[in-house]
Amino acid sequence: MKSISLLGATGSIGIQTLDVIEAHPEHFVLTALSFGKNVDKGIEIIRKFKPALVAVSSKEDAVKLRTLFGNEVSFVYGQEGLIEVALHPSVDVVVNAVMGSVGLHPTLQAIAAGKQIALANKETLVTAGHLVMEAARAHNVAVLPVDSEHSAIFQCLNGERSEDVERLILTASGGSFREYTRPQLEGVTVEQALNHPNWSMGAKITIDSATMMNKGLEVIEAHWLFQMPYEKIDVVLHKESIIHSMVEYVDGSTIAHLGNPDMRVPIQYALTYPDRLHIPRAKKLNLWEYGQLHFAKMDYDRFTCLKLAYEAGKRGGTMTTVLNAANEAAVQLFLEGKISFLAIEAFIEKALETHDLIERPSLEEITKVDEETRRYVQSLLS
Ligand SMILES: NC(=O)C1=CN([C@@H]2O[C@H](COP(=O)(O)OP(=O)(O)OC[C@H]3O[C@@H](n4cnc5c(N)ncnc54)[C@H](OP(=O)(O)O)[C@@H]3O)[C@@H](O)[C@H]2O)C=CC1
Ligand SMILES: CC(=O)[C@@H](O)[C@H](O)COP(=O)(O)O
Ligand SMILES: [Mn+2]
Repeated sequence: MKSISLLGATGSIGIQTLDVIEAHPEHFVLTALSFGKNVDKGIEIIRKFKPALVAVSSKEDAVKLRTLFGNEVSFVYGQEGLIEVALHPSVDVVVNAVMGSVGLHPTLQAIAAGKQIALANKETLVTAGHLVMEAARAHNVAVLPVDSEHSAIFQCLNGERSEDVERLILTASGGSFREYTRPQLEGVTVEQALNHPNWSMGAKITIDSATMMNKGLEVIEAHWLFQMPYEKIDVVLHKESIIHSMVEYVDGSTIAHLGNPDMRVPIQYALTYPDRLHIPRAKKLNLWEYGQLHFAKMDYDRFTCLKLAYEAGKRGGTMTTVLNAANEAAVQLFLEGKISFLAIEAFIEKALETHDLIERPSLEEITKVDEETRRYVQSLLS
């Protein structure tokens, strides 16, 4: 029986993680969870799963929930609360499914406390991959991927020697605007951008997918998770999202991971590894239903954000912290209707251009650069 702490329970990954936990009560128990502001959904989850500890974003919500649930559940709040949930003493595995670099501190603390990490929150590795992976090695803790491409690569690697790997090949759906030329991206709406062709996900990652920044973040995530140089990480367009990613070996063999788009698969695998469990109501992959699978070469001039991510990754240090923070801030502005779709990449590019690189930043430096970058992006509005 694994005791789980779930950060981001009300989100897309959070809800699907709850499905996995509920399907296997003999394997998993939900001990602690967090959510942000979605109190109605949070109440529903608490009633159903009866966790011992819950963290919410605001003190007001924590007070309200204490009144509602009495002594049955402990409520904490803010960044400290998130960390408390990640550190609950009886928890074995922390599923990090929050959105954004707010997931960094709880991940680092959970690793230091020896908790295994199931990581959906890719921003944590993008903003401070060196700190997370060093901590994981120092504390002998596994960081298991939840992101579908990385779970696929993890399964294709299957313990093979890293020197036998020629390259990792991440697949990209192309996102909501994959059929659009750059001029056609002028004036696209938030509603159009939120219409992902294959996956139902939270708003921020859906926009990232439309700008191709999601693949950029995933290239950096793969660099850290699999200790692979950027020169050995490629991206191919694959509009059906059936091949979740591939590994090419030195002898020319390429091993791919296939499946219908269903995040319960990588979520559950991160929780059961190295074993597997049945997934209720999972759709069988009948390839004849697709007839054909499509692949195309990535166009880095069309998808500028992916180019920016490779460049930031190769420069290293705080460049990826800036990339991530600028992206989070710019996407938020786009979702609020304050900037255009194409301004997202323009703002990120400006933030990267004005930043003075710190090569091996400490946690304090990362936190400072993250905050400064968000302020800088806001300042571009005026
Ligand atoms: N959705 C997917 O299929 C995939 C997602 N991922 C990654 O997983 C992570 C989560 O994505 P997704 O589930 O789509 O996102 P959602 O926006 O659907 O959910 C985010 C969760 O995090 C909580 N949250 C957001 N901001 C804060 C904050 N500042 N403090 C505390 N909690 C916060 C939200 O709470 P509330 O809503 O209550 O405010 C919610 O529970 C992201 O890093 C994403 O890139 C990776 C692969 C696939
Ligand atoms: C489900 C998942 O892992 C997402 O990151 C997904 O991959 C988004 O798809 P694209 O970024 O390829 O559009
Ligand atoms: Mn992904």
